[in-house]
Amino acid sequence: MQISPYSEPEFDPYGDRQTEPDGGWLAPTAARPLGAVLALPGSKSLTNRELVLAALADGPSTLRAPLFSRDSELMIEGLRALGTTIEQIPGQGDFGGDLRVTPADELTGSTTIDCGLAGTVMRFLPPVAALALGPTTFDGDEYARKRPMAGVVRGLQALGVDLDDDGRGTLPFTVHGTGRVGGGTLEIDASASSQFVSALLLSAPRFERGLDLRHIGERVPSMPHIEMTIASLAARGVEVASPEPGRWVVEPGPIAAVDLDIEPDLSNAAPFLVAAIVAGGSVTITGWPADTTQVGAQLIDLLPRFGATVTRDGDRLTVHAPRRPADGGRGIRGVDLDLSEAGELAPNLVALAALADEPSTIIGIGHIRHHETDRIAALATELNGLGGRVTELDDGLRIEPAPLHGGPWRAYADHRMATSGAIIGLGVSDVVIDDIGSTSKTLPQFTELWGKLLA
Ligand SMILES: O=C(O)C1=C[C@@H](OP(=O)(O)O)[C@@H](O)[C@H](O)C1
Ligand SMILES: C=C(OP(=O)(O)O)C(=O)O
Repeated sequence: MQISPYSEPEFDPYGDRQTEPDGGWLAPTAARPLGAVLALPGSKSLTNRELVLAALADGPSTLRAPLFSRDSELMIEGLRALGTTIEQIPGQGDFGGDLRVTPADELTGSTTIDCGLAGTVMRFLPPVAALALGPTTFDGDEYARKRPMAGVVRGLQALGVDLDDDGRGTLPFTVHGTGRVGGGTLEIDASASSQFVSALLLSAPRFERGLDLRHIGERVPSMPHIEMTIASLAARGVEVASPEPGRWVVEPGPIAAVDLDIEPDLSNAAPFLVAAIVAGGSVTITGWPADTTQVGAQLIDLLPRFGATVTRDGDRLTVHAPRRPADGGRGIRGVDLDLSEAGELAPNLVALAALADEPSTIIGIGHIRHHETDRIAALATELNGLGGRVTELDDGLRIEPAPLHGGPWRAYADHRMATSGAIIGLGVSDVVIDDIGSTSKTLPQFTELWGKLLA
């Protein structure tokens, strides 16, 4: 069955990143203040957690309004390869319907899994493969082989799982699943990615002795994503105790089958909400959840720091920006931010800061050097290429005001680099993004929605 709800012939959700045949995508500039109302597809982080939990559950689950994108399709294909039945079924909403997930009687390996560039797939599925019978080989895009995996690879090995990584600790590797994982106590260093902790917690109820997991090392980034994992497990009847910071305990037991709604992706709301600040006017996102663990909810407090006003009316969240000042500035304020919890939002906020009238310093994001690309280096390089005055720090960026000009913007196969280029292009004419197709990682409808934003 064809899962993909989109059918542009040039787009292959399983293929390599698309380079536009004409040499790039000319980012549209905003000719007037915005007044857009937009609905967005489901959250990547919630969809890929719920797919894993549904596959490990004690019966079939329906995920309503999930995300259909490259990352979620890779997760679907990976779980199918391990024996899970996943069907796309009609549902409410505009973005591809629902998913019905029926767990396998017994998970089976003897397969290969393509992780693409998806952190959630490369981290969340190896523990599931350890619960399957037979070998599962994991690999992904070229850059995926550079992304840190040690917390999962060494963690599973320490739990007694036969994982053959040729000593590298990165993709590719093979998990020789035996159908069971003993579990018990485990120490890992999760300072490179919170996904190491989430990965082990998601499968932990199925380990024979559960898991008593302790983080040793520097600060764990992206803590809200661990809270999301804990909340997703709780909704399926699994309690995660945290007797002290950096320690999580899961008892063995069933993961309940449940039908649930996937919230819209609030991190993917960022470029659209930021657009209101660049262009002036207002942008409203519908379906904003009243209560959420998504880190995108922090935009409500972050965007006013740049000078915007954020209002909520039921499930509609609106960002309003003032008119541009008469002094020729953009009316965007500089910020000093520690984004260690919200590194996922950093590229779009750095793009906004590059259009501000005042300097900004954004720190706490050393770990985003290990995201889809080295985002700190990529942001500094691309902004400076357009006339910016951006300095790399070990764990962040310093951004001085500078007049930007048009030119090429490389996305480095990174969806958030691509959307950051689009943000710059709203305010600066002739910005050309080499690979806008990389947005298919989490938002295949990006260019269509960007068009609606400006209509
Ligand atoms: O668990 C998740 O869904 C995610 C966790 C975070 O990863 P890091 O902890 O590696 O930053 C985040 O940046 C990523 O986009 C999604
Ligand atoms: C870091 C990100 O993705 P991943 O899930 O691949 O880590 C991201 O979406 O910003």
